[in-house]
Amino acid sequence: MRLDDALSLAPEGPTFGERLAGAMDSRGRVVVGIDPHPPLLRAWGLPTTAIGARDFGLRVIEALATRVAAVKPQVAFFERYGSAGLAALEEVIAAARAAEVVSIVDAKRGDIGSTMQGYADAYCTEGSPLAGDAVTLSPYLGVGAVAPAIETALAHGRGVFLLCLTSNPDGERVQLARAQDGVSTAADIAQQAAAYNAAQAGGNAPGSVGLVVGATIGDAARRGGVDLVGLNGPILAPGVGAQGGDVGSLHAVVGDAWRWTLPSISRAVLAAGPDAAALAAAADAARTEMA
Ligand SMILES: O=C(O)c1cc(=O)[nH]c(=O)n1[C@@H]1O[C@H](COP(=O)(O)O)[C@@H](O)[C@H]1O
Repeated sequence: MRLDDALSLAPEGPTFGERLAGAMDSRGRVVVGIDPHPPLLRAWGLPTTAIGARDFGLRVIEALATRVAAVKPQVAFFERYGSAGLAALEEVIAAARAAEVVSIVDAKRGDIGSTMQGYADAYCTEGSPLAGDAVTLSPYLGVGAVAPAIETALAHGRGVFLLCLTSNPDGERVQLARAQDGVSTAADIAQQAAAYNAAQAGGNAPGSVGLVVGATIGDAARRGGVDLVGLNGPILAPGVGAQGGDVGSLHAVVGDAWRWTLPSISRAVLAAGPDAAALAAAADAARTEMA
């Protein structure tokens, strides 16, 4: 599919970027991950099964749907239970939709283009039970390889987040490597994301092609020549809390691109559960800190 075709197929109504901007306005910028790690399931008194993962996700959504910009179910912690786990993930995605909270399905998919369409059909297509509002993609086979998923997402009023500068310390060896033209891989990913957003965005909302930029990476964006302001898209920033990032480190990472930055927190909020009031208090504290 060509980009023009994808944009012309997009449904009436707000784009993903516009929906996200609306959610940030009313509910703050914090994203809470739905990561049913086995130790967390045990701490919540839930079985380490697909049912436990489902109930964990449903409780997070019930407690936090009105208090966060988005929830981010981590596919890995559902996939580990096989087909029952995927069915549980589908229920969690459906519950997020019913609760009218934006969902970012953290699948980190990436493959050659022809195979990528299969992932696009699963994660970016209206009517697919695995499709949330957006999906995380790995463009480290090349941004062109994941283009089918980006274009399918745009054609279905959805968004994507491309891994750019990840929160793990060894990411930058790959991500800041420079090609013969001197441009770092991360900068090239950001430029290509910005080009999609320039074709789509309008008004006072970001485009629907976001980047993942860890809250732990210090000045890597500057060193890699990554233009986060020019992206004009949302920046999903994991690494806050359990990985050591905080509001100060995140500001240092994104600088003037703070406007559309979404700190993403999993364990540091989830550890407050299972009590719904305690979970809500932890999310509210994060929202206040990040305001
Ligand atoms: O795409 C992501 O969300 C992601 C990218 C990245 O660079 N680092 C990162 O930690 N994540 C995800 O963000 C979540 C972080 O969880 P906590 O460290 O518990 O807050 C996990 O689901 C990770 O898979």
